Amino acid sequence: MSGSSFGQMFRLTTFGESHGPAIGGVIDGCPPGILLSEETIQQELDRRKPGAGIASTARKESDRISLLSGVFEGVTTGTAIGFSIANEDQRSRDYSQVKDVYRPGHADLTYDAKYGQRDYRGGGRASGRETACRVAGGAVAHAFLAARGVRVRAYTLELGGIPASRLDPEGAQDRAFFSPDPQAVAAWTERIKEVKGQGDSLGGVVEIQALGVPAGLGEPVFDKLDARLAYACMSVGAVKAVEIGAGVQSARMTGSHNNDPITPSGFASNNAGGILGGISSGQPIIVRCAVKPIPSISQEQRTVTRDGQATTITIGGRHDISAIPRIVPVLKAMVLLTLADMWMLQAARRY
Ligand SMILES: Cc1cc2nc3c(=O)[nH]c(=O)nc-3n(C[C@H](O)[C@H](O)[C@H](O)COP(=O)(O)O)c2cc1C
Ligand SMILES: C=C(O[C@@H]1CC(C(=O)O)=C[C@@H](OP(=O)(O)O)[C@H]1O)C(=O)O
Repeated sequence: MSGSSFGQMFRLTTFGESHGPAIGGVIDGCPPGILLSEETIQQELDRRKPGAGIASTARKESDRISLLSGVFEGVTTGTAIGFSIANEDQRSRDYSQVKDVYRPGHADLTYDAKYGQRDYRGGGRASGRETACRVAGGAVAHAFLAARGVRVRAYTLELGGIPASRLDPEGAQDRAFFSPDPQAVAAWTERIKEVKGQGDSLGGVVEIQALGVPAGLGEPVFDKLDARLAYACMSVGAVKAVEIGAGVQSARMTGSHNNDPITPSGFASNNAGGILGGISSGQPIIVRCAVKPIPSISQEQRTVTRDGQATTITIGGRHDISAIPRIVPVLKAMVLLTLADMWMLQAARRY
């Protein structure tokens, strides 16, 4: 897979930098006859777009999608689906501060190490802005999967170490942090305000559930479904860990507690997170992602210049205080894209 593409059979390729004229992508492999409109994709994009909410960057982008190809009279044609999203509020100004000095925690140093140059306007190609394209791709995957009975939902489990105590994934569509727990949302909001005042940032944990996935998706060895989901979610900036089912906690369980008993009417628990031997079991698929705090903070930090001289940096510009909640629809999209891809692989096998 190239650095700009995701998937083998149902594939998303993205392009664009945060301060270029536009970002966009191409979705290959979507079958014909799927109901799809700009409006349905836009609904998901609106859940991610910047500019609203206490944790969000002040950069205002409408993230309006233009479908360029692959859809005719409201249905997919089976040909490449091309789309673009204009960048409208770059406010590119003097970026000399980050042109020659590396931001701790961001990709400046490593892009220079790899390419010997970088687009230093904002986050460039490494900007979370690119994730709008993933959300668009995920909305197309959703249209394909929904017609096959698959439903994916995603929500915030934790922010800045504060957990959501009441969990009702069904009700997790609340715009603020995508959580059904008003007490947690209030505590998160307070914590965000506090940390913002300190010029600092926060991370959190997002959970994604896929319901209605039939048993049998996933390849037996390298392209295991859990491996592919981890790959997909970890490819999103700021994601530092991915768990399936009981995840890290399973290392602390005995086998008798970790195994999900099998009964004639189904599994009695779901520590496996819906995947056994890399193949979906028919149970809900449970994925959790740990998201690090936003690296661009306004506190003074130690760093080096491009030529290795010690210096300090106090980062300006417009940044999120936390990638949560905007990352929630992005991770949902990555799970949808993975499932659509694995579905197509399975369909191609026709055992
Ligand atoms: C939706 C989203 C929004 C983000 N917003 C910012 C931001 O405003 N400022 C920032 O420095 N990093 C932000 N990030 C995180 C950086 O993009 C990320 O940390 C960087 O690309 C380095 O990648 P890594 O953290 O995976 O190593 C955001 C990430 C996502 C997914
Ligand atoms: C613009 C978006 O978020 C951006 C993500 C981001 C980063 O470094 O990840 C840095 C900021 O923008 P810039 O690239 O201008 O510095 C955020 O505003 C967006 O999500 O649409």
